[in-house]
Amino acid sequence: MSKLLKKSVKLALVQLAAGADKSANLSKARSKVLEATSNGANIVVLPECFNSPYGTKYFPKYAETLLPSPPSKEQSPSFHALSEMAKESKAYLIGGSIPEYWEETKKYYNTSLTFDPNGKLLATHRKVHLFDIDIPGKITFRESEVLSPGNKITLIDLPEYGRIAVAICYDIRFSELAMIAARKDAFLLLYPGAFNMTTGKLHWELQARARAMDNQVYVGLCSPARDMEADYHAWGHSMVVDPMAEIVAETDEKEGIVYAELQGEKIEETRKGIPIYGQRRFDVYPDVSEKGVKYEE
Ligand SMILES: O=C(O)CCC(=O)C(=O)O
Repeated sequence: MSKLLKKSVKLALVQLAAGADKSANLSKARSKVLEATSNGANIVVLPECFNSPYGTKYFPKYAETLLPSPPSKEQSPSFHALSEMAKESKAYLIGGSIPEYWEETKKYYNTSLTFDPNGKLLATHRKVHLFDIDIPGKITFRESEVLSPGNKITLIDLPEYGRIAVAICYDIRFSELAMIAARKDAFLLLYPGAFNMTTGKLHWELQARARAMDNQVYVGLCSPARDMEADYHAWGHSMVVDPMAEIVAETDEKEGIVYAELQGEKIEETRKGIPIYGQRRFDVYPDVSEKGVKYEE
């Protein structure tokens, strides 16, 4: 038996397109989550900004209040919809992300909520690295014009299975975060994310496979479906990569659900074959997972 992943688990990544109507987005998410669990999924993931269109101008309009927790239904319809979905489907639910407004600081965040199969909130991750890029003639995006960053790494214990880590989209580019999560014994790194037509093509698969290869863990990336009528054209291609960095399941740019069965033996076998875990040279460089890390267990 693997000490990281106690028993095999079926992961589902729900790739859906979010439109302008929040309640329609929530009810589409509900029917897809139920479809995933009727096909045996134990952990279900939704995409980044699954309840709203993606774009800085939309964040304030769609933002919901999550603190103090639990919020009322008026403060956060998405919180309650996700909690119900988890309960109804009896699965762990990583609720992609939603725009959050925190009254105390008057700040906006890009926030992911994870619920257990009883509908209880297990963890909250606010995107730590904001998506600020400028590739002339291709894409300019500045989340920091509206959003503030979160300040911690999010590790979540699922009692029957083991530990997972959740981060959001641009967070994947910061390999320290993935490495720390893996060294704190996560078996799976999950990234709801909305890459675009420029960086998606070049870096989406590469990032997923690199994080899996470096850390010898499973990686799941869950994108919105591509909508060419929307302001932002998501890359799609939600995928699951195994600890050997092989893509085990992937979809195209359209709506769909990606499934994969994750096995602890695959992690053990990979680490036995390529034993980098015991070969690190912390006498030459520091162990980044040891010093001053803010994470949640
Ligand atoms: O890193 C990228 O290229 C895309 C990131 C992104 O779309 C996001 O953080 O929402």
